[in-house]
Amino acid sequence: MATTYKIKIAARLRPPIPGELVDDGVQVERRDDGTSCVSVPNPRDLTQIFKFPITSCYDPAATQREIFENEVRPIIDIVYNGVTVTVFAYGVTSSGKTHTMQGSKAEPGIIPRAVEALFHKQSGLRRYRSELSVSYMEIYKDEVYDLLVNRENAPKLPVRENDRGQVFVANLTAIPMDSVADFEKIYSQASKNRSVASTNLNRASSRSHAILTVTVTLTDPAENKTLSGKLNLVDLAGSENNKMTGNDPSRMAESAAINKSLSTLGQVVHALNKGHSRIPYRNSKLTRLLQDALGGSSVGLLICNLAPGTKFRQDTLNTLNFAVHTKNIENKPVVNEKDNRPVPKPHFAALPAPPPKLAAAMLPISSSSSHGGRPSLVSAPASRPSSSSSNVSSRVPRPSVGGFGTASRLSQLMHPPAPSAPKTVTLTDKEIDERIARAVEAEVARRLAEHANERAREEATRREEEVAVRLAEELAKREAKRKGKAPEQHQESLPLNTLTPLMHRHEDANGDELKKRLEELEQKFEHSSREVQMVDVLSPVSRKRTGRAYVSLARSHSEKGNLQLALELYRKAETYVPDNIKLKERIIEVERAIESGRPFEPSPKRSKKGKVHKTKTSSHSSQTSITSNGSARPSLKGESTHTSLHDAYATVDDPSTSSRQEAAVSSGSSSIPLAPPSPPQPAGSNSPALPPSPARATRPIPAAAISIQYSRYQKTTAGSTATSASEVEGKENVRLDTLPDAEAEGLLHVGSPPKRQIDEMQGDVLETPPRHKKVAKVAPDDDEEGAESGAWEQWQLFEPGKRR
Ligand SMILES: Nc1ncnc2c1ncn2[C@@H]1O[C@H](COP(=O)(O)OP(=O)(O)OP(=O)(O)O)[C@@H](O)[C@H]1O
Repeated sequence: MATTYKIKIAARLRPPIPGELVDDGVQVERRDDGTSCVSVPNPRDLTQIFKFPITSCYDPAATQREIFENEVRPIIDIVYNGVTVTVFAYGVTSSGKTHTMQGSKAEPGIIPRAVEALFHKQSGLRRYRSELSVSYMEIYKDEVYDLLVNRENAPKLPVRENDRGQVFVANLTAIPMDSVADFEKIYSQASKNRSVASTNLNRASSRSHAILTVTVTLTDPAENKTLSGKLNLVDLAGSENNKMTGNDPSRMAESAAINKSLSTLGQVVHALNKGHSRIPYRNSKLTRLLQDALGGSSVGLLICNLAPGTKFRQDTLNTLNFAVHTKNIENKPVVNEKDNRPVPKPHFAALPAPPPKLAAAMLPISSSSSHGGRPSLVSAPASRPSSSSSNVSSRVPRPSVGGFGTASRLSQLMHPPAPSAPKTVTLTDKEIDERIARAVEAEVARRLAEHANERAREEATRREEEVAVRLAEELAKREAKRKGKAPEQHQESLPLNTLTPLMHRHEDANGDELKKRLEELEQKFEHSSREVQMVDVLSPVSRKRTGRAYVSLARSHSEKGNLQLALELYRKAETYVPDNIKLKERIIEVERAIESGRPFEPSPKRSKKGKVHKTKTSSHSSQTSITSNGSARPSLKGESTHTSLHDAYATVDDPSTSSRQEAAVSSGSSSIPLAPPSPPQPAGSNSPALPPSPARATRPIPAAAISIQYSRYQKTTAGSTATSASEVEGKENVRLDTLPDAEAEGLLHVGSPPKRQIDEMQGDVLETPPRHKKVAKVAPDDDEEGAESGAWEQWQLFEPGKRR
């Protein structure tokens, strides 16, 4: 936290000047406790006395020396610590401001005494090389003029602000001084350039605000650092009452400008006292240039000059009110230090080096680089941008001013101050904020970089996973393709997403490594317990189809008499449908046949209690089909009417003959082919019964087989296995996409019933999206046929837009 420094207030009551009415309207009171105050009668009630307690009050007897020694000299040392000090005199016209600041030869004021003190201080310096320079300007009618140049040649100087917020007067002359004598010559001539006019109240009334700046530049050769302190000595123009001053029109304009600037000064003080966020510094050149002294980074001293007498009573009250408000203003003085050593540009995130020793040893108050705090009152040569620390080198020579012995040393500053690379001694709030901001920036940059790397890693991982997914999908497609073409050559690939967890464990692998790894795993997968693993990854439907394919293959080999191979194929089929009891019986039968060396004759199927339904048989030669709802219907002409028991089983066992699609009833010698049991029709449905497939109704099937078929059909339609009757019935005509996934798993989309029927007869199960809706897929039952057919499919004609 930077140390704050309140503006010091002093009040000086001048003695009556010749011809002035003497009264006791304004009094300075000194108390025994050392405090003092200024008492002023209330102009509206003279019995009422206003008392303004001010620490430093000087009565008319106070001397110039006394005021300087008490108020100014103590802060001269601060200037040598690289701090800006501003002393300004404020008061009504003819109150003695100029007398206090400038004085006379007999009674030199603060300015000459201060400069003399500065030189005196300089002479005592041993360690540092020091330089003093002076600049002098006036603000006349709100324009800035250089008082160190010929008045006729003096242009209006612009007030500017550099990138560090420092206000300066461009092109203001700064003249180096080697001695008090140099200053006296410069100052005496410059004072002649100041606008002065005679008024009723003051023979030599200042018509402008004058600001004299002495810049002290200290260079430490050992450290190669520069301190730049300034002493701003401001003689303000006095507020004027035009009635009292008797100003003519030209003076009136001056007076208006003076009063306006002083009014702005009062507004600035008021805003500072109220803590306003916006201080109207820019409303006048005066306040803009005093910005550093009012709430800025300089040490301030305000000397309130008071004129005695009743006629100045109101002005005195105004001045004292201004003083009371100003004394509450807090400045935050900073040390203006410049490190001249060439240093590598630090990383923006790096914090500045520790405070240098130079000013820290000299100044107890807080300090700052030239970056911090308010800018100096006027442009300071020492703070000018330069590769050199010398003020002289930064100046541009100006034409000599007539009458000055130091004319050859006149120069003009042509360039505004620019950033240097100062080092701080201690930290101001602003510097702390800046450092925090830099640290935050660095941290944000670090985190952004970290996040970017993380995103890159995530993106790489995501791409690898996509590759893995695509590979897995491709493998799954190939697997499905192989299955569809040649079940006996079934080569299982890794199913989709099987390797995804592996990919997470190999996030660092690149695409090629990933692919290679996948292929290795695929090979490994294919060559070790392939079927067992496939069972784990295939869906129930796929398992049944695969099992059915093996059964079909086994069947063909058993018919050829190759029982050993048939047995192996049946066992493979069992892998996929391990719960199929019929298949287990078939395996036992084949094993026994192999062991006995007898030809294989499959045992007839058993009817299951409660599942065998009496099939309707025709006692005559007419052919009857069992419809999906169990009713008989006439069979189609041309269907086969004879088959053996073995053939009947063959029809049942062999998926190629699609036992789902037909069953034949044979009774005695007569064999009545049956149409395949049609899927059950929903109650009230007008859907036609499925026509039998002529191609499939070529094999006669014994009655026992019919019973089995029909019982399976009944079981399917009754939902006696995995899907309950109520579930199946309750889901009729329910849109698939409205069902939960688990339930949807048991439903298949099918084509329109007739085409579906025909396609199934041809052994081609449709997987295409339906125009009509769903079929309840029933889980495999204990029948061997469940492995073949994947169970009966129950279809329902779904009319779009018609929902239950
Ligand atoms: N302390 C003092 N002792 C003796 N004479 C003084 C003192 N103060 C002021 N005076 C005299 O009073 C007159 C007016 O003083 P001065 O010019 O300094 O007033 P000012 O405030 O600067 O007026 P303005 O604002 O018009 O310039 C001068 O003649 C000055 O010599």
